Amino acid sequence: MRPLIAGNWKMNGLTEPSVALARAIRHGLGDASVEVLLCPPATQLASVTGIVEGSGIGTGGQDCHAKEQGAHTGDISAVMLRDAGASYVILGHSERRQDHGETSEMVAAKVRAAVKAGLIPIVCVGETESERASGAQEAIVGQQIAASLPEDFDGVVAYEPIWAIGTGKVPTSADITRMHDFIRKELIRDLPEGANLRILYGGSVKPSNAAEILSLPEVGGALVGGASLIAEDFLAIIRAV
Ligand SMILES: O=C(CO)COP(=O)(O)O
Repeated sequence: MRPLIAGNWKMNGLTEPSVALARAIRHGLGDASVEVLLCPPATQLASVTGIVEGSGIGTGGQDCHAKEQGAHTGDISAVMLRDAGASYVILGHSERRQDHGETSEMVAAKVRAAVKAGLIPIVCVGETESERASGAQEAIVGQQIAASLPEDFDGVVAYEPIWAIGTGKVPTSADITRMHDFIRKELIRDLPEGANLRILYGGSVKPSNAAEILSLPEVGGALVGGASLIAEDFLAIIRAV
């Protein structure tokens, strides 16, 4: 299975810079041996999808509602993301768990909705700095996996230690390997050929550290925040694979 390099643009991207960024990534990519995914804000999803169409680059949403439609002002369903051209959706990002009180049970309902809509979920898990300091990281991530993922989960898990997001701090390669091993063991299943299961690392991935992180055999790709907003940096991370 090819590594997946996904850019999470978060709440960044008016029309002009989004179009420019998507075009620059498309034109700079060349023959990538990796799968590349752009997750712009929902307002830019259809236009970014149009720009990358035919290039092999995919697009994804950053969240979805658990229901398909209805009286949920301001929310966006998985079906709507699919309709706008997405093939993936990021779910349970720590910024949603923390800022919007999303529980793992809510994430699990969104995962089911995403799969039903034909999207591949990228489910984020990760510990806080104090949880790591107390050695509780595996217990925390284990709980998040058990409660956020259905038994037959066939999607992508992104390990994003919260203390590494946007801080420039990165776990050691040994710590990333240990956690990815742990996640894989928690997820071991008889998945069919062509299954989507991959474990990404996310948190301060930059051109300067991408080669080291992405060379770890347990790491199936990266979920990139800040560096995905700069075309040269994102392309450098892709080339580092
Ligand atoms: O949260 C992240 C991706 O989802 C990581 O963000 P940064 O790459 O900016 O640390």
